[in-house]
Amino acid sequence: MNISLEVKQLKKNQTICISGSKSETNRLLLLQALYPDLTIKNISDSDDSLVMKQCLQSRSLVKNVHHAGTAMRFLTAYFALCTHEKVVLTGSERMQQRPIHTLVDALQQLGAEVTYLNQQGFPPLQINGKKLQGGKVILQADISSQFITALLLAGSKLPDGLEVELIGKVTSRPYIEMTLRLLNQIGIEASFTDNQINVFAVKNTINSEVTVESDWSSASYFYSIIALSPIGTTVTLKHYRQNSLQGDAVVATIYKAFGVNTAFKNNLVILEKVEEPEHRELTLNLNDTPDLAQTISVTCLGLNLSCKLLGLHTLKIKETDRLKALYIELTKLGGNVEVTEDTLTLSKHLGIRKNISIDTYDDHRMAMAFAPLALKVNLRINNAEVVSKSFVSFWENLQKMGFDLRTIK
Ligand SMILES: O=C(O)C1=C[C@@H](OP(=O)(O)O)[C@@H](O)[C@H](O)C1
Ligand SMILES: C=C(OP(=O)(O)O)C(=O)O
Repeated sequence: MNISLEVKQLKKNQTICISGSKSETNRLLLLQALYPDLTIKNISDSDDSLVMKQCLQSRSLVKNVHHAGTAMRFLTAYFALCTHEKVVLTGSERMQQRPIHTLVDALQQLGAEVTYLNQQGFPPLQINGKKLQGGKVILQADISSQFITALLLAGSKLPDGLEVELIGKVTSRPYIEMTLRLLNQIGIEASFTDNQINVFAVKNTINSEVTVESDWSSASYFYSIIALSPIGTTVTLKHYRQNSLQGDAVVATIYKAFGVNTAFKNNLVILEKVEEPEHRELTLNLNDTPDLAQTISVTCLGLNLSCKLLGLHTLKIKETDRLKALYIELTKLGGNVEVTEDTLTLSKHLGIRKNISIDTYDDHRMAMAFAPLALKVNLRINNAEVVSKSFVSFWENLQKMGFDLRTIK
């Protein structure tokens, strides 16, 4: 479905309800498979969470996670370490290009039986589950934090627990911290000091109830909308906490530079455009929060602000090569963009081009990050349905804000 987007009259004080965090949900679904007395509330309705649930519940010998990176990585460790099942774990064409050898090597260090069915180092995988003892693993921490989370979630079920030694600069660290905090919340002991993480074997029954906070990565698109709106525009987002487990909650601090103020009231977060941003180059390191890179670069284009985004080396192994995709689409719109292996630089432009068709490359965040730009120019988004990977009601919510959406050929 290709759509055109236009905003004639923005609704200035809407309330939006965003579904539960997909990162929290997918961790908790895996923990629930290990500890069935765990109750989860405000679960994400995203495709990635749905597929996670289906793969855990189905008796099929071939499990297909489609585009869900978390499901691919978390389930690899789960089937390898916590079951006696023999399964084939596969995913979309893109998933088969996203590396997984770091996690497979770590599992093999523990004695797991995981082999590659196609290209070495990539899904699909043949996993012959074995109940193992646990112990110590060493792995590279600068490729994807999901490998580490996968080991920590499954590690809690091993009789000897798990010690993980991290090599290199840790990427997406807040996602590891989220995992540890969730383990702690449900009564599993774990610690993280320097480059060593320990998860201790569970001795008691786990019988907790956890309420998932709404998704902060999804909230980032409303930050962008408010940043691109006139002073005085507000939006209220439901089911958020000031003390979040999600690293992307830092969007509230980052968007102060774009004139967006954030207020917390009970479980609501209220965003308000309070001033126009100062015109100075913004430098941000997004090594901890890679999923914000697309949102922030489009906001900067919309406000005609220069920015230098650092720490982006993991973007090329996400749903698409996001650095390449951003370069192509921002340039199409008239942006002055430069990208390297791990940075994106945007300089001031002479105007944003109208009626450009944005390609989304099977990447939900390409569609959602570019959509707010319709506040500045009419634009088109190709394959707009990709958003359901993480945010099923995204377009509905944009319509609620006053965005005029039309399906085009
Ligand atoms: O653990 C998680 O839930 C996630 C970790 C991050 O991935 P990397 O660790 O691969 O950067 C993030 O980009 C992804 O959307 C979700
Ligand atoms: C990178 C993402 O997801 P995953 O790696 O889980 O596919 C994302 O949601 O932006």
